[in-house]
Amino acid sequence: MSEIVRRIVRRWYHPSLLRSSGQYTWSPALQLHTSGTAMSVTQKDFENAMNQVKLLKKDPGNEVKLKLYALYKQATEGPCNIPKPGAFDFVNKAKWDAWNGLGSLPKETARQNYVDLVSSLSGPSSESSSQVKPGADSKQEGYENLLVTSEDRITKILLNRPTKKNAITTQMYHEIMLALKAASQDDSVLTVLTGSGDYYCSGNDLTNFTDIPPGGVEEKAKNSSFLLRDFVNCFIDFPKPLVAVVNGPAVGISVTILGLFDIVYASDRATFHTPFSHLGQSPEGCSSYTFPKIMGSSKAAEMLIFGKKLTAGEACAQGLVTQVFPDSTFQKEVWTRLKAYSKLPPNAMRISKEIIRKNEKEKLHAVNAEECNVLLSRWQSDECMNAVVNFLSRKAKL
Ligand SMILES: CCCCC/C=C/C(=O)SCCNC(=O)CCNC(=O)[C@H](O)C(C)(C)COP(=O)(O)OP(=O)(O)OC[C@H]1O[C@@H](n2cnc3c(N)ncnc32)[C@H](O)[C@@H]1OP(=O)(O)O
Repeated sequence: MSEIVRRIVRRWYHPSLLRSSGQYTWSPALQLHTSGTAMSVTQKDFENAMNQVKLLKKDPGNEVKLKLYALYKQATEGPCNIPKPGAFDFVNKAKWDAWNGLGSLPKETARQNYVDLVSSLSGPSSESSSQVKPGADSKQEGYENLLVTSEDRITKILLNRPTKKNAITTQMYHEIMLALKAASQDDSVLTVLTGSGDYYCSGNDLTNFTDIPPGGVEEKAKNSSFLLRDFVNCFIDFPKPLVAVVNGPAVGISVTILGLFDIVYASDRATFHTPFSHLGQSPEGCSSYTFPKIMGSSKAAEMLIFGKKLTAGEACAQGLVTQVFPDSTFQKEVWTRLKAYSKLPPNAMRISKEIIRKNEKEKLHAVNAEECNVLLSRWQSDECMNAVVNFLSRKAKL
């Protein structure tokens, strides 16, 4: 977050502004009692979470405050429904961006995400811990754009960059690898990857391509190729059952690695898009091997060569997705199911996964290495550079 936004949010947090009761004023606790819109079973949790926010000992930081604000508005009022403030109305613009960034995220999901976020902020030593239900999330520190929590023997890795549709930055690749390594060694039995906000993930952050090292584009491409190889290897080698909870649209690498997961649950809002040719790139995440195997070569070609976007239903029919759930009950149904699975004997699950995957591992590593090698030259091609420039100059979107 830029210094200007930091200053803005600091000012915006000043108590005198809270009293000014403008439309954008940050005051979730006050608004709770007047809104009355969140009536589902999670209303109580939602109220508790808002109380916990008031009791936080440590300032959670401006970025988190913006996320809390946006989730609160989305949970109580739905998608952003107010005009975009002018460019110089910095305070309201920052808040509008955060809220608007949640897109059409359903109220129920926003409520759930709000509760999750607050719960992750309220460590066991916080004053509010007495209000946290037993077994509530314990947050793992050290991640900037992930929220990693453990509860009910499930480690959840939440991509937490909703205003950028959870696009994966270079730092996030490293953070995800670290989180997977930690999850492989902790006492959880299942690991879940999911997204915050209205998207699951919009794939590789295209601004990664703008950070060119002294060795130029070639060095950049080499570094990216190594990074990608290591990243995908972590998924190939992950020893515990790995579940993707695809809460919204998925793009690029977030789709291709799904072939390396054990279960993929999707909201009916989710879509699956691998526009590699549009981007002058080529498949990764072992999808050049797993997709034809999962769905047959012609369906795989439609996705990987022609960039056909699949609905959740189509992805399920083609075997990429395990089951689709209505968005309104997605979180509830999926987490109930996963909690039940997490009670199964962990060693049996681990060994079953090992025996299912074992014969493929060597092949997957070879495919991964080859895909990264092909991308090494793709990333230096004019086709790829033009596609990135077009996106960055806002000439092209998917
Ligand atoms: C080193 C490893 C390399 C691995 C190789 C991986 C390959 C891939 O993953 S290829 C796929 C790359 N992804 C894309 O091409 C998606 C690009 N994004 C879009 O086309 C659109 O943003 C969208 C369709 C995903 C969403 O459109 P919309 O709902 O209209 O929302 P906005 O475009 O306004 O997005 C909000 C905000 O987020 C930024 N953003 C979204 N996706 C990305 C991204 N992939 N990279 C960088 N930034 C992204 C977008 O720019 C907006 O930012 P602001 O303008 O600052 O608000």
